[in-house]
Amino acid sequence: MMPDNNRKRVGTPDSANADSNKLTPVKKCAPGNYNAKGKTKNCVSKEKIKQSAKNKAESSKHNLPVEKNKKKKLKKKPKIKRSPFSPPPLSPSPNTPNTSKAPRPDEAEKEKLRFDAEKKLLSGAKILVKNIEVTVVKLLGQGGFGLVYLVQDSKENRYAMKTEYFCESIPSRMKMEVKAYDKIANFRKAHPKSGMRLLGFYGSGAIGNLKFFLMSLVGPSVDSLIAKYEISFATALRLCIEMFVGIVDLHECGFVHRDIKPENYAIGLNADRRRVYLVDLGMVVRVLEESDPMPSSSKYDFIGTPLYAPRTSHLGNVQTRKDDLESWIYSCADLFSPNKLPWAHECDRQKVGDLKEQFFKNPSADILSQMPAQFEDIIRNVNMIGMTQKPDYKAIRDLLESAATMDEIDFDEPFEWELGEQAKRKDDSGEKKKRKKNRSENTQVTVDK
Ligand SMILES: Nc1ncnc2c1ncn2[C@@H]1O[C@H](COP(=O)(O)OP(=O)(O)OP(=O)(O)O)[C@@H](O)[C@H]1O
Repeated sequence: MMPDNNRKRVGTPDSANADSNKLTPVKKCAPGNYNAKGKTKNCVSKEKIKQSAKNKAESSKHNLPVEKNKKKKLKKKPKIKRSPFSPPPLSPSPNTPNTSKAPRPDEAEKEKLRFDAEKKLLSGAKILVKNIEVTVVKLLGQGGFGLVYLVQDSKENRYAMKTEYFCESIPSRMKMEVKAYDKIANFRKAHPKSGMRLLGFYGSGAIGNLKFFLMSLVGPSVDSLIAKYEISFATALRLCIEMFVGIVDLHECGFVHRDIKPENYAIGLNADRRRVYLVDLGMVVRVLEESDPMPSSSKYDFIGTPLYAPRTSHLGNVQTRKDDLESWIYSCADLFSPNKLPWAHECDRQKVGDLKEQFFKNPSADILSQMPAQFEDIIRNVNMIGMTQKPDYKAIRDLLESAATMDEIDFDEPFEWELGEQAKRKDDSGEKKKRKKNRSENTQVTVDK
């Protein structure tokens, strides 16, 4: 049976589970940790939230009063570490007592924010990001660490705005993501090539403990599309090529993704609808160059999504460029023959690692027979890359191009999802359900040493 946690990615290290092969659920900073007045509440784990909801349900079922949170007296005011994105504290001048009723700039910004009962931004809320004032249109989705909204500026240009609530006890994932997008934006300026498969970045900011950044809006993820549509061999190959380009672009900008999987690729919109973008840069780390000292091991016992994570992650070592390519190979195999990776039903991380080792020594004929023949060389090529060695991207690109030529791939042909209903999977195929289940389980795992 497919284990519940095999495809789960848990974003927060859990040292209690460091010695265990069992994967741990995410402890996240709930949206409710922020209130419109900018006060921080305690961070609550997902389980606690669930437990409290369960208690409430139980109480109401039995007509019991719900026990309210008792206010605890704080002996000492806890020190709140300021978010790197928060504006500097406004210090009133010692000579002029602050008698003015006018709100401070960040207070004024807070007042423009409107939240629902769950402290999600309401449509119509206005936020100034760098020099663009955007209005929230709707919630697009929720990741393990924050919410993503559809927003638009005064000219109706649309963007995606990712938000995260600053929480003292949980390391910010947005910090590195913003750093990466900033570098990507600079790289794009310096090398104005139109074809980058990475999202545009339009600035970041913070109001109180709500942090946010603006990025290009994209369409559905590759994973959700292949759940809905029966894709052809040609589409699978085109997706593999697009996905590869995104990795090369990210490496060129100096980052390793560490969570390459079909769920982290999304289709572009309108003129970009035949492009696939690499998204969710929340786990990126700096590329290790050959000249860098060899790190001994990662601070994590495991990091990534078990189904697609590289062997390096199973060994608790630092991930490098080679590892993104390894995860890409697993993702490609999953596109050509969905749910057929030999470890898809294995829940022991050690065994998954062993099966991946086996796959590289002797790739399963079942899987290879569904892929372009060139993948045999690609797998060999990726396996030979040294830990800090720069991959030979050109060799892999040439192999992919040769596969495309052999199969007479037409890159201008519409994808199945552009054809609408006729290309949709039949519900009775079971595939839609299977992938939907996989998707819900398909999140990352981080286990502390
Ligand atoms: N640039 C974007 N354009 C359109 N929708 C987006 C964009 N970025 C994210 N989304 C939507 O928001 C959802 C949450 O995205 P996010 O990157 O926070 O998390 P995730 O990848 O789903 O989860 P996690 O970060 O835990 O891996 C996505 O599943 C997607 O539906």
